[in-house]
Amino acid sequence: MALKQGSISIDTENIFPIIKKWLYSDKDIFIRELISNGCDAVSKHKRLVSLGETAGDDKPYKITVAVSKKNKTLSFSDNGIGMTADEIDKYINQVAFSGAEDFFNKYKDKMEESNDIIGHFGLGFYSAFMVSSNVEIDTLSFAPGAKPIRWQSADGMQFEITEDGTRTERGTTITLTLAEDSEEFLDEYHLRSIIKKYCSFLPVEIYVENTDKLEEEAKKKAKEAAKKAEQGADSETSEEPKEEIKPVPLNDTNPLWLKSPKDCTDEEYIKFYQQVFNVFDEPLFWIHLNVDYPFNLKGILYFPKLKNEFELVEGKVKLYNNQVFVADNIKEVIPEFLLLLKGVIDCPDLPLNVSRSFLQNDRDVSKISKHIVKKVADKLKSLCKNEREKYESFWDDIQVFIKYGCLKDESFYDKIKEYILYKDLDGKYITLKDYLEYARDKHENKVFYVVDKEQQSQYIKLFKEYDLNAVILDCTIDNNFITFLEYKESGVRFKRIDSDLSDVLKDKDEEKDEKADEEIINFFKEKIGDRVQKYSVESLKKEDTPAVILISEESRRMMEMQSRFAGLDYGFDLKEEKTLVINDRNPLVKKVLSLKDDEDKKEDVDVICNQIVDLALLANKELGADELDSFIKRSNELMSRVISL
Ligand SMILES: Nc1ncnc2c1ncn2[C@@H]1O[C@H](COP(=O)(O)OP(=O)(O)OP(=O)(O)O)[C@@H](O)[C@H]1O
Repeated sequence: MALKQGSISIDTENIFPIIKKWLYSDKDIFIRELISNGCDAVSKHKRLVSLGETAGDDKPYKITVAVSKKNKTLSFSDNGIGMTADEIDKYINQVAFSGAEDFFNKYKDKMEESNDIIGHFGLGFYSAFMVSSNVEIDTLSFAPGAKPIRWQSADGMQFEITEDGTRTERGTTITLTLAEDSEEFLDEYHLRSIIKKYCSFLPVEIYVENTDKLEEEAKKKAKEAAKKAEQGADSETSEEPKEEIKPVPLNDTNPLWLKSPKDCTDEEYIKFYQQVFNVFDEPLFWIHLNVDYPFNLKGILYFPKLKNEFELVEGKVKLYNNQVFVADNIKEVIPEFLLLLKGVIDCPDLPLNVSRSFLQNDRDVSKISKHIVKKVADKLKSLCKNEREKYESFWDDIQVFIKYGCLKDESFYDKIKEYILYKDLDGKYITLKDYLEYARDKHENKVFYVVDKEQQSQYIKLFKEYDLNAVILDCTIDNNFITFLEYKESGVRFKRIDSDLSDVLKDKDEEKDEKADEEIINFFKEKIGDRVQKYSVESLKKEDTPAVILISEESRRMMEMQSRFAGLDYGFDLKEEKTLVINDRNPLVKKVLSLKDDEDKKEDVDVICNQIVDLALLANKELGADELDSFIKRSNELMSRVISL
């Protein structure tokens, strides 16, 4: 006989189409909801036992998800607290349904932007109706003398409670008969993968059973037993009894992030990383977050080893709420640049059943996010200070992440600027402060940098001859990072190694004969025309280099910007401003200068001057197509002349 019949109070004509639509992309969350309810029921029972309010037993707590394709059912059983008829009335008929009503009221205007809701908590038990044509609850409360109760509803609107439940042991079984459009959940493999996605770290062991297979096996066994019985007792002893395979839970009930960092070994951290992210590589290092106050936050952030700069995009930070998976990469909680890392964050305090825009404006959420940034900065600082060698060995892998972080969050830069390393020409790692200290007397506040060691090798050589140093900034992100540093570190200017070197190359002790220099410049100008925009004469230490090309930092940056944002129009024609630095110590330069009035040698002098410029340009980068053409022609001509062809 029915104890109670009734219908729920929500305006059901509206609620179903709307909730269904919202769930369309995320239908599988009902599994998470029903398993977490089982988990909660177990926790409640555990608590009552620990308070001495009820007696415990030695049966392990567990949740079993049973699937039957034959019956089109999915059932979720737990041995938690169970429910009495009154409790079902209160918690299911009123709470769960009113939960759905609340949910509906909260989100009815937002259903169009369904992705705007994260977490999806709050729909709970009711979500079962999104995939079912019938839902049954079989439950037996832990309370002494409780009767097994059965609750049933086909549509989430009309329900019936009766006292003909089938449970003989404490706990609850929720059985869903799946609707036609949701039969994909009857696939055991699919079911397991969803449970793994959401429930891999729930605190109660979860098992999956295939009822059809179990029934078949039981039938087989029964048949075999009957056969054996027929054959008599003799044959029974001849066969070894088969060892039962112990079922294994799908989840890890005690994830590493919940342990105290001091109890975790490196091996455990690495194993956890490999298991959670399904990878074989080892992370560079990790940060174990463990905060109790002013909010609760636990987690592990891993710095993965990069194979290339662009792989960064693949980072993944999984967000959990009390060990239940919520979503990947929620940038409202975890600062965007940290999403390049891999990791897990468990934050039970987060109001996850709210919209993203709410999260963005929530002060607690921004506190959490700031705290994570601080922890990351602290870790980098401690590594740099206490394990410098290790830190340097990671640097090439983590620098892009750190620089990206600085660009995204200035406060992060302020925290870690002293721990940003720069590789110098000798491959030594130094800080910007170290470099500026060294540069003080030679080229104050100017930081020379190399973007391509191969291509700029001539300049590197030149630098070394002059006992100068530069830093290697060869990542794609360095372009933006340099501009950022110039903005943050006022007065500091970055100059590429092939740019305005004239100042630093000048021999300060040497008197300059300006008139002589002007003569040399005019001579070259006449020979090579407008192939370069500026000229200067220096006495380079190394005699055998006739000339060097320098490119103005500003004009080069403008050109780069234009090519990056193709179509950017400055309203005038951009050209790299090149300076030809002529070495007046070079014998060839001296020779051509001495022949400047010799009419017979005029042609040779022309050829050599242009050859000098080409070689200087070649040492900087490739020649343009026409320039290369004339260079080859001229070189051939020179060879013919040398052997007087
Ligand atoms: N397996 C279960 N065992 C015992 N009680 C249960 C079980 N499932 C649900 N309940 C009861 O029904 C109530 C309503 O469940 P429902 O999932 O709708 O909401 P909730 O779990 O309270 O919150 P949430 O919306 O975050 O899931 C629960 O609070 C609990 O008291």
